[in-house]
Amino acid sequence: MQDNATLIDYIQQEMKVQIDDKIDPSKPRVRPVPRPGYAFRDNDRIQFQSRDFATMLWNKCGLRDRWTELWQHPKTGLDALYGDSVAITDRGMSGRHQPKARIRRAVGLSRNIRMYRYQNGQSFGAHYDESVTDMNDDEEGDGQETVSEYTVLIYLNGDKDSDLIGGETVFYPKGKKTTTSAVTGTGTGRQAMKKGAKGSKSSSAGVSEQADKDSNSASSMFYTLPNGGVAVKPQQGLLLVHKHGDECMLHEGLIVERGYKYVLRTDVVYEP
Ligand SMILES: O=C(O)CCC(=O)C(=O)O
Ligand SMILES: [Fe+2]
Repeated sequence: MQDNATLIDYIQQEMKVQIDDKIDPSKPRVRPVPRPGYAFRDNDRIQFQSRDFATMLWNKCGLRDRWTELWQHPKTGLDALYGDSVAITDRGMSGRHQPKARIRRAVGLSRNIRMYRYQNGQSFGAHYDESVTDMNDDEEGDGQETVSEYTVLIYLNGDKDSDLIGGETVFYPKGKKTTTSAVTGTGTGRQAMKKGAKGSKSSSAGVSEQADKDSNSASSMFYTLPNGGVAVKPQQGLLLVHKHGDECMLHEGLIVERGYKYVLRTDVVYEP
């Protein structure tokens, strides 16, 4: 992220403090009952609507300036990964007429700001993020409709600045089974403990952690799981963007094994 230190500092002040104030981490927690059809999640969270905050974040986190470049890069661009679906829609398709390609504009970040805190044992089960339509119908709003297209996660801490272990965000290629796992241990000998349906039986599966020790290299930010999942390790200031809606990859937030994991969640929104 651009302005990394200042922005992270600001978010920590404004939000980390808020969640810690509102939901005392030392209080005994009630484990929520899993709801059929919904991903299990037991992380603490706060949520608020703020257009000002969303605009500030869009301007300062580096996404606004890099967005076009991000989706147009021929190899790593989001267009290359997701085809034309991101920027071009086929509105107007009817009968035998050819669809008319139309470039859609990313408007900014969603005003729906969420802040998560996970602690020991907490996780966010495998799920897909939905696309949400919003109307800027509040007082300062221009009445414009927006559609969310990408999830944005900003990690506020990691294992280098706190005692966090676990809490990786894992993405699964189509058709791969999720791990629904606890990741334990440290260093290169990490093991993924695969839990049985009721968490009773467990068998271990190796995790191929990438050997690169450079803390800023991409390979130290993620590793692959034997089942094909790609695990992104929380790291302070790391911003993760992924497509959601119809093209969302199945993903989950693994169990936090030690310490706390703080994440800010918003979305990149487009004109309809
Ligand atoms: O906390 C994470 O690692 C994942 C969060 C997530 O998937 C979501 O907010 O939809
Ligand atoms: Fe998600």
